[in-house]
Amino acid sequence: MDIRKFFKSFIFAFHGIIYVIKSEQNFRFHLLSAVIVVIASTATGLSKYEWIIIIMLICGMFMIELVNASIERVVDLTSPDFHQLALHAKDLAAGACLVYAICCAIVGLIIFVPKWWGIIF
Ligand SMILES: Nc1ncnc2c1ncn2[C@@H]1O[C@H](COP(=O)(O)OP(=O)(O)OP(=O)(O)O)[C@@H](O)[C@H]1O
Repeated sequence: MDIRKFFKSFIFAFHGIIYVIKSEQNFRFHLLSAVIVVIASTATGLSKYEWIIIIMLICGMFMIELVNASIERVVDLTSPDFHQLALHAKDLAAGACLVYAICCAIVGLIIFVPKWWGIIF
């Protein structure tokens, strides 16, 4: 096994994460949302399994935004001019992000609302 190559792949992945933070406003929004969710989760007091779900949702959102940004770059590279397939490729990737964001919101409501309901009433 080539150890140097193995560690280099981590550095490339790290560069990708730094690049998406710098270039994508949506990613920065999700980063801020994640900080707010972690603070709210700590204040609310979640069980170990609820924390696992929250962490997986947050990381899943980051993952899908990274893939979306990657698809956007490939589409821009291969189709700088208008093309119907380029439009579909970008809209599909954006649709995937939206589906996952809706899923996160629903699961978040299922976890938090009963707890906050109990605190308020
Ligand atoms: N080359 C293209 N051909 C056809 N339609 C395109 C093309 N590039 C972008 N579009 C359309 O414009 C929309 C917005 O594209 P854009 O590249 O600005 O993506 P975005 O989701 O706004 O990305 P960003 O996160 O970088 O702002 C796409 O979802 C797609 O419908």
